Amino acid sequence: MSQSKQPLLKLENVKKYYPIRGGVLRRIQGYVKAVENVSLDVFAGESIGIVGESGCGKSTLGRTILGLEEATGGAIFFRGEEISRLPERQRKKWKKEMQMVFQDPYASLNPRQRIGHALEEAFIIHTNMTKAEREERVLHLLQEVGLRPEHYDRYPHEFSGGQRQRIGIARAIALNPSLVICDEAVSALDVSVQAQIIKLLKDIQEKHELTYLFISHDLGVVRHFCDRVLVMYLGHTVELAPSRELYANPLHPYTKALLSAIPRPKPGAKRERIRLEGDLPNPANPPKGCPFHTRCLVATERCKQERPEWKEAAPGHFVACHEVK
Ligand SMILES: Nc1ncnc2c1ncn2[C@@H]1O[C@H](COP(=O)(O)OP(=O)(O)OP(=O)(O)O)[C@@H](O)[C@H]1O
Repeated sequence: MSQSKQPLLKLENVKKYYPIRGGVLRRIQGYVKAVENVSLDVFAGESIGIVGESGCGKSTLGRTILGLEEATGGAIFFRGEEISRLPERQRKKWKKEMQMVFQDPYASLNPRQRIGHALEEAFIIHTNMTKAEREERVLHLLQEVGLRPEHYDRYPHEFSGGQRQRIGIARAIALNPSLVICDEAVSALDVSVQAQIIKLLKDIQEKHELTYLFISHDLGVVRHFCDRVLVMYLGHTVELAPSRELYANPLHPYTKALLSAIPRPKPGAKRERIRLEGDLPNPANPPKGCPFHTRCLVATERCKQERPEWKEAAPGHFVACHEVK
């Protein structure tokens, strides 16, 4: 992974606001600022973890990258071409390149459709393959994700949670994408099944030279899976660093609090738990200054007034905090 090359995906000050409507006329009364000025370069072959509490904008960011939501501001580039303002017809060529694995693949499967047929759909829509060719590809996909040929004729309810996630992964990789966004893809699974799915994602990444954005609220999982980690708070990016560096030397008070909550692998190992007081502020009415200042233990007067800039505190380690010098 060389970072001197052009990024596969580039986000430049990406914003996503959802209008809040009210009154009889359903007029816009404000906006939920779900994603606020996110900038990020994603390089081919890397896995970037996107972490933060529920509601911080992780899923919205993923959906905006995929074009499932229209960005309110900023720009998204894929292989150097701006895709955030393309008309639907021109976006189509990029759609195959970017796929998503969801937390609950069952929700997107038709309960009355055999899995083989569900997996064939992508080939029917996007290729001119014959029925026999499609079946062969699906059988190959099933094998790639650790399922068996006899699973072709089974229905979604006949699979376990882990197997369904294998189907979700098969669907995502069917058209040979280059970027896969995993949105809480292993969060609903038992720990042992999680480990199997993570191993599968890694094997597939190596084989298909995939790039992952791995959205998760579980920093323990992200640590072992991702090369770099982006921490989000209230729609903002607050820290970005190589995983090892972030876990060994977190700089932002919010990252420190998140990491302090991960259970320690060794029972004797000590780490003081930093409790985050108060609730996540309302993203429709975010605090002035640093978005984290209302819950930050080291906030100063300046933090209440001035938004901290995004700075490189150490090579490859970025943070937005006035208190990090
Ligand atoms: N379609 C929508 N309309 C209005 N507000 C939305 C919509 N989707 C998300 N939001 C709001 O945007 C903010 C960010 O939500 P998002 O789901 O992206 O967060 P998240 O970090 O992925 O959380 P979770 O892990 O719970 O999904 C939240 O305040 C949420 O309520």
